[in-house]
Amino acid sequence: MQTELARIAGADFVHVDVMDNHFVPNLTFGPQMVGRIQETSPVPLDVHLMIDDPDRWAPEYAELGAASVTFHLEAAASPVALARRLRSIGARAGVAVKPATPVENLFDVLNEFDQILVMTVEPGFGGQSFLPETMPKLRTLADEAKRRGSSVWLQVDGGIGESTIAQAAEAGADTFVAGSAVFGADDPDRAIQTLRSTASRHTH
Ligand SMILES: O=C(CO)[C@@H](O)[C@H](O)COP(=O)(O)O
Repeated sequence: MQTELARIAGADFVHVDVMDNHFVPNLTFGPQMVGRIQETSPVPLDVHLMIDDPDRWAPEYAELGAASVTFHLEAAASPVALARRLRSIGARAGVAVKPATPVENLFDVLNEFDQILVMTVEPGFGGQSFLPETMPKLRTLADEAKRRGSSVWLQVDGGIGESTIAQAAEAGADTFVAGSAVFGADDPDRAIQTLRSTASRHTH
């Protein structure tokens, strides 16, 4: 684990995917493992919960010291109350939406969140192809955030690499999660730098 973390020491965050085999058809790990990563990682953790009942579990990840904890809008019973709880513990509060989930319901509560994750693949597995049909939704969200003077971060996750990061940045994303494009590279830190500079050239 330390070796893998050392390979991405230049990243802004380590994105940690928690999957429960209920909300998504895949299983990773839970709070105990995330606690170990938290103790070991020199880079702050950005925890993405792909789990049912985040209202019950998300605060535990914030208590572990994760910099941000993102839960799915589709899974949460009380998204605003949960975001407030995460913030009260000291984590950035994130909410994620699957590719087919509309974002309009978030417009009036944008300031309750520190980041909104627009999934650019169906959650569950790394290595899938980027879904360009999610870009109009991202653009709408970015326009609305700008109109309201919101400083919420707009994150994309899934199939992000050299050939897709520009369109996500152009549509308004400012935070990018890359798995295969980084860990599949010979030099992950260099891949991070290249992705970062491509994104910044297309950010407006
Ligand atoms: O959460 C997910 C998928 O569920 C993502 O974080 C992917 O794991 C990112 O991997 P690539 O699509 O970049 O390979």
